Amino acid sequence: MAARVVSPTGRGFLLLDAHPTGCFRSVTDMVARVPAVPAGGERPVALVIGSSAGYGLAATVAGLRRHGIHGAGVAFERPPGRRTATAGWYRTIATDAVAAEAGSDFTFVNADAFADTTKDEVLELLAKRFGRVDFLVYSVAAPRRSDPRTGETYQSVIKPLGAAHTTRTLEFDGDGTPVLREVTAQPAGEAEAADTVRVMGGEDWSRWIDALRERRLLGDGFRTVALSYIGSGLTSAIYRDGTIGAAKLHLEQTARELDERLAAVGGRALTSVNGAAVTQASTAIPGIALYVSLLRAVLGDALQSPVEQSVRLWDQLTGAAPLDLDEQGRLRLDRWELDPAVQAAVADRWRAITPDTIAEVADVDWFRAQFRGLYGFDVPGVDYAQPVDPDLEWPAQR
Ligand SMILES: NC(=O)c1ccc[n+]([C@@H]2O[C@H](COP(=O)([O-])OP(=O)(O)OC[C@H]3O[C@@H](n4cnc5c(N)ncnc54)[C@H](O)[C@@H]3O)[C@@H](O)[C@H]2O)c1
Repeated sequence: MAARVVSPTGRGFLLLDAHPTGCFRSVTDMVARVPAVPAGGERPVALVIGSSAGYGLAATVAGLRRHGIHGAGVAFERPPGRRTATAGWYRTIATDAVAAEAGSDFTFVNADAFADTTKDEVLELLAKRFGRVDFLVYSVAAPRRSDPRTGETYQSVIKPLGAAHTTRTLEFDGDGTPVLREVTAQPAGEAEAADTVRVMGGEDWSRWIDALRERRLLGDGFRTVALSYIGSGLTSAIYRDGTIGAAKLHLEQTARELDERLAAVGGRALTSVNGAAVTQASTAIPGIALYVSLLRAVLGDALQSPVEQSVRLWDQLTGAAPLDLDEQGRLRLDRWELDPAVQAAVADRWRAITPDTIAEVADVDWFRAQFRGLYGFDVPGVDYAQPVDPDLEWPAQR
């Protein structure tokens, strides 16, 4: 494919193409927010599942830059074809450059994390290179999962449980004007709820840990975290008390089971409850765009980005800082979001907002730039009039 001008087209929060230069730039911008590597020490070996976007990308970048991690990242991205590649493809190319600069032996694998063949491939690679794994960060957000052992495919849905739920939500018109709408989500059926737990619950995370143990790859003091979210009462009907919330409860139950099993190697398994962030996964949730825009209006720069939270995550995982656990044993990186004063201010705005005041009461410009930034658009410093070659290769194994 020849170089061409790449523009944002698509519907709602889904764009069809990604801008390579913008995606590269968004990764370099993240690097700039990670305090430099503390000197010395043996480099930890880490496996990040979901390394190309959102919290998994942030954990990979923070781990590389701050702790010089060796290891591997797994993501599932579409290569360039008639359309550009997905944004995560280009961000992975940029993250590979971050690894090279950090002197890290870090490989990126583009494959379905749910497949046993992927587990074989990735763990063989880690066994050959390092003979152990010290950390596993599980940060997958997927619309479906095929279970290789049964051949069944499960779809995840974002729905309330028990009763329909109507929420206000933020959308953008074709010309970028913010619009306040109401949407009603019907409750999930039992099968839909159970399938969502199959996709977003802890089963696959647990299989990765089993696969590591079977291959004797669990390093002494091995630690694993799977990402979770609690969020506000304003979104609980659709999130925490809905189908995804049920999957998160399963993830937390899985963490407790894994934690017991890992005690034999002095290991730990935890969920890490992170704050709200604009990601491809979160923009699919009704009401979240409005909620996050209000949260940003209340907090400004005190809204902690995924990479800032990931720096704190690594400091706690490596023992550089004490674990900040709640009474249910969950690692909490979201206290800034759930601070009662912050939540009260967001709730006031949520109640007061009208179609006429949306642009003043919520930080809609920030939100729009964030969501377009997920595809490499609206990234400051990028000249979008310049043609760019989207036909780039996935990083080769070093
Ligand atoms: N976004 C938020 O507000 C938020 C807040 C707290 C916790 N979390 C949690 O963080 C985790 C990641 O969510 P996100 O918002 O960063 O998502 P995201 O959409 O930004 O990223 C998802 C990642 O998963 C990878 N992936 C998807 N399907 C895959 C598959 N089959 N095999 C391998 N990789 C696959 C993608 O390539 C990508 O790297 C989820 O558990 C989510 O619940 C998100």
